[in-house]
Amino acid sequence: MNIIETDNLSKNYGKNRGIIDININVNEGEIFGFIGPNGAGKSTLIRTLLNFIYPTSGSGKIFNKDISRESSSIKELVGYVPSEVKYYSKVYVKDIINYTKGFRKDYSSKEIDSLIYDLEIDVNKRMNELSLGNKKKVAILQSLIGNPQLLILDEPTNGLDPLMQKRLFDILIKMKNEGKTVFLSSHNLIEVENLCDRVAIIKEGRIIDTLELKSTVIDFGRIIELEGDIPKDFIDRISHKTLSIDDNQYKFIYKGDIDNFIKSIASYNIKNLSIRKENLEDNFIKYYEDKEEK
Ligand SMILES: Nc1ncnc2c1ncn2[C@@H]1O[C@H](COP(=O)(O)OP(=O)(O)OP(=O)(O)O)[C@@H](O)[C@H]1O
Repeated sequence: MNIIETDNLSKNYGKNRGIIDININVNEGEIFGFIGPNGAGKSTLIRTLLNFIYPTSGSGKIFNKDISRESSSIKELVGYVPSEVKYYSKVYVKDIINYTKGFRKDYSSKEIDSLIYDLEIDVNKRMNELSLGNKKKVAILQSLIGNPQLLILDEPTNGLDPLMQKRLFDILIKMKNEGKTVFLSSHNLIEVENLCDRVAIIKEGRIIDTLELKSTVIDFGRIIELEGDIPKDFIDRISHKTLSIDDNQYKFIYKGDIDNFIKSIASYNIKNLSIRKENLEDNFIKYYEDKEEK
């Protein structure tokens, strides 16, 4: 079942483009990541999905409900964390929690207490006494109150320390295991790769690629850096793609059997060798580098 689906969803801000003809399907029970350069349109898509701004054209559905006409009933089912967390500065954290409980029907005080503990939130502080990351943690807690079936998170780890990032990932994985759905935007390609089932990349308002990260079909290969007295034609023969050559230093992508590779270099005089798996960043960084659309 599609939890989120859009049909040529577009939003422009006068002459500024926001998002153009976005078609996505987010399946029930998956963690779907959304990445792209600054200004690409990630927050615009999220804000349009949640009816904070109206689409210029096209349409979208969440839980099969129209994002514009049925937004209030959608919001009852969705937890949301904005990229920039803003609260009235004098308000206490515990009051925000109580306020949220007031409009979330199905919450468990025990679960809220356990989230407060895991996220190390001090409920007796006022919002203006909290750091950026601690404010973000309050927003994350708020989004989880009432056990929503869908979480929409705009750069949720921005500002969180590594331990809190891990705690958040554990929470998201637990939600996924319970059959819930997570849609998140991020600038951290490593976090997306580790966490998400699928990822879409948006650039200059359009989705330009979608990748199944948990699929066994994708073969990222290995990045090999090799230094030694090795003929270039040997590298040309075994490499899938040469990335750089500098004197006797070679950097290339290798896609074959690693045991064969190790044996094939054994007769050369090797000074240095590093082998690592190619990752999402290796594959997607090109989309960040080419600023102009061809
Ligand atoms: N209120 C607005 N008025 C006019 N233009 C806007 C407005 N909000 C966003 N835009 C434009 O829409 C485009 C997409 O912005 P958006 O904030 O969605 O990008 P983003 O992918 O979330 O960026 P970032 O990674 O920097 O948060 C940008 O070109 C931006 O200048």
